[in-house]
Amino acid sequence: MGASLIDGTAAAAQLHAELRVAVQDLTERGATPGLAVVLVGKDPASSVYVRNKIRKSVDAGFRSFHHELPTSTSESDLLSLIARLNAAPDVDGILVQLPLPDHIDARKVTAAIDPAKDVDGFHPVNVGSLSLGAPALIPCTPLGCMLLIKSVRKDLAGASAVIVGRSNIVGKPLTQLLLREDCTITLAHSKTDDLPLVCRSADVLVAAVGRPGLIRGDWIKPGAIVIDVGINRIEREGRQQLVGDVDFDAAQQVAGALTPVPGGVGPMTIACLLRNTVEAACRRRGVGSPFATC
Ligand SMILES: Nc1nc(=O)c2c([nH]1)NC[C@@H]1CN(c3ccc(C(=O)N[C@@H](CCC(=O)O)C(=O)O)cc3)C=[N+]21
Ligand SMILES: [Mg+2]
Repeated sequence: MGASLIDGTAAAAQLHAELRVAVQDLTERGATPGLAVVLVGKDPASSVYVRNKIRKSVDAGFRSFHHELPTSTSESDLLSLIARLNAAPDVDGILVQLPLPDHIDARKVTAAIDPAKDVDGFHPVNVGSLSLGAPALIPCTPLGCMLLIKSVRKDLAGASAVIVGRSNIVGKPLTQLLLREDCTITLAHSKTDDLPLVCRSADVLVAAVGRPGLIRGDWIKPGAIVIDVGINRIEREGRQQLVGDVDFDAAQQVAGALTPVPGGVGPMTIACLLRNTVEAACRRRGVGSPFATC
């Protein structure tokens, strides 16, 4: 036995190809979708992510607007930039890279983005709409997770899903998405009693905590779908390495299907950002979306 690998890089490439067609279609209508990416400060990981997002968006034919601001930028200056982007007709999506410097209130900034342009899906209106089952822009990482899960199992009705990690960015929205698929969901976290036992009940297990190797092989139900959202930079044998929250080698012996890190959820997060930008552009311009809801 051995788990089949869920190839996020391949799935993202497939989605990028579909996006390229959708963007070309919009361009022929004179409505090229535009994505504004805002980066405050010089966090090296953030700079790499932002550069990737911009490169991918340009590759797919988007209009890309890049705003790199110094760490010293005041909250009010950032808020006025957002007001300008909200008003800009050729900007369909706005992404403010997190984390923001300590002197800026991320919640205030998120709430200032026009919900129709909130391609991260972090605005309270989108969060609320998602939980009501109303049309919403859906956070990119959970959306990417869902697309990867659906790539190996179409019908999730009745399945037991366990999500480890209760963040606003991953755990909570993913709960809503899995509920919509008629899963029975357990949202586990650092205070959960007997986490291994809870995890062993999962047909779909999602790890989103940021602790390298937390999920052991014997925490996994044989045949389960395991989605690893963790991105941990560790040093192993004197070398920098990127690992997830799942003990990959052990999990591979037990799981039915498993995402790797890197090359799993990460690439899908970026592809879903662009998917959301197309979605936002279609809605703002009254054009039908090329994508099914999820
Ligand atoms: N407003 C906002 N929206 C975000 O969506 C957002 C954010 N802020 N801040 C940071 C996190 C993190 N994030 C990732 C995106 C892609 C990869 C990715 O492509 N990872 C590659 C590896 C890249 C590497 O080597 O570091 C992979 O897993 O294969 C990872 C992480 C988006 N985030
Ligand atoms: Mg990954």
